[in-house]
Parts: sequence; structure tokens; C-alpha cells
Amino acid sequence: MDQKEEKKRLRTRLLRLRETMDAETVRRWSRAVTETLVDLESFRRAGTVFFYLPFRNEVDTWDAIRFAWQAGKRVVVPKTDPKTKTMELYAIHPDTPLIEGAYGILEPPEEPGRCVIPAAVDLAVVPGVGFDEKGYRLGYGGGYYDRFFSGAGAGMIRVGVAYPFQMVETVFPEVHDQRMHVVITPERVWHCADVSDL
Ligand SMILES: Nc1nc2c(c(=O)[nH]1)N(C=O)[C@@H](CNc1ccc(C(=O)N[C@@H](CCC(=O)O)C(=O)O)cc1)CN2
Ligand SMILES: Nc1ncnc2c1ncn2[C@@H]1O[C@H](COP(=O)(O)OP(=O)(O)OP(=O)(O)O)[C@@H](O)[C@H]1O
Repeated sequence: MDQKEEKKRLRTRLLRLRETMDAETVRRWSRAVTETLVDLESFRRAGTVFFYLPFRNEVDTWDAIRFAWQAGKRVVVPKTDPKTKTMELYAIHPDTPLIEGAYGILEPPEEPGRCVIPAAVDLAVVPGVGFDEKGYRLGYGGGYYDRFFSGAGAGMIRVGVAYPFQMVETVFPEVHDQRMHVVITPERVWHCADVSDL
């Protein structure tokens, strides 16, 4: 089997495992990940944090988002453009009305001229279908985060969040894949890239 086929099978297998999780397990593991995340030195120091808004049993980021607001941080989330496979970032507040955008993921409404430049973001909390110990990430195959991190979003600290079963031996990385600096699972933190002050 070639690498492309292996990667596709791994994606299907991991997505199936995540789909079959019960709500209580999603809550319990998300809470454990959140506690570790908000305690990271790089998170405490961050003024602006790029979160994703969870869908389909992804690690729930809402508690961490509320924590960030309470700590006075700026919270930004992506608005995706499926035509160009790119993301723009918008700041959200507790009262920002969110709408279902591409793929049924909640997004802030479009506000021309109000998007936040990626260079202003200190840390990104990154969703994934799977991760490996080197910090490589398997996503839905759209290349959104790879494109973002290899371009304007290059400077921020990248923190992947995952359930235990999403941490695998290898995600069959390709040359364009951008590594995470840190991956957090409910039971531990994986320091993947050389960032001196994490
Ligand atoms: N919460 C969250 N937001 C996110 C991501 C994510 O993984 N999670 N993304 C991370 O990249 C981007 C959206 N990427 C996505 C890419 C494809 C599909 C998707 O549903 N794909 C179809 C496959 C066929 C198709 O292209 O339509 C599928 O899986 O059924 C979903 C999200 C940006 N926002
Ligand atoms: N920096 C980039 N510039 C242009 N195309 C890219 C870049 N990074 C990735 N791509 C393209 O995007 C496609 C999907 O990449 P990949 O399979 O790694 O996505 P993924 O990381 O699983 O998805 P996502 O980030 O959306 O969750 C690939 O065909 C790749 O060629």
C-alpha cells in the first residue's frame, strides 16, 4: 500500500473512532486537555489566542475560550473560504453571534476590514484527526492549517489538542506538513519542536 492510501485509511479509522465517542468521554477528556492547556507557560503569556470552534466530537475548546476571555486575552477564530482553502481570523466576544459556515462549523459573521492579522497571534490551538510524537498532524485533507502556518501564520506557537487514541506512531508526513510545537492529550504533554521557552 502506498503512503497516500495508508494516510487515507488512518484518517478514516481515526474519524470513525472519534464519531463513536460518547458525550461524557468527550467532556471528560476535553476538560483534562483544557486544564493542561491553560496552565502552559506559553498560553499564560499569550495576549491573543487563535482557537477553533469544535465540531463532530473534536476536543471541546469552549471552556478554554471562556478561560481566555476571563484572563483578558483576545480570542480569535477562523472563517474558512472553501474556494481558496484559506482562513481569515476574527476576534470574538461572549456576545458575538456565530453562524454556521463552510462544513457546518460555527464562524463569526463577515466583517470586512475587521480581520486580525496572523502576525498578531501568539498561540494557536490546533484541531486534528491525528498527531504523532514529532508533532506532525493529520487533518481533513484540506490543507487549511498547513497553508496558514507556512504563510502569514508562521510565527505563532502551535499547540495540537487530541484524545489519547489520536496520538499515533506516524501520520505519514509530507513535505508541506507543518509541525506542532506541543501536543496535549488528557494524560500528558508532548513537546515536539525546539522552542526554548515553552
Ligand atoms: N473545528 C474545526 N474548524 C476547522 C477545521 C477543523 O478541522 N476543525 N479545519 C481544518 O482544516 C478547517 C476546515 N477544514 C475542513 C476540511 C474538510 C472538511 C470536510 O468535511 N470534508 C469532507 C470531505 C470532502 C469535502 O471536501 O467536502 C468530509 O470529511 O466529509 C471539514 C473541515 C478550518 N476550520
Ligand atoms: N503550504 C501549502 N501551499 C499550498 N498547498 C498546500 C500547502 N500545504 C498543503 N497544501 C495542499 O493541501 C492538500 C492537503 O494537505 P494535507 O493532506 O496535509 O491536509 P491536512 O493537514 O490533513 O488538512 P487540514 O489542514 O485542512 O486539516 C495537499 O494536497 C497539499 O498539496
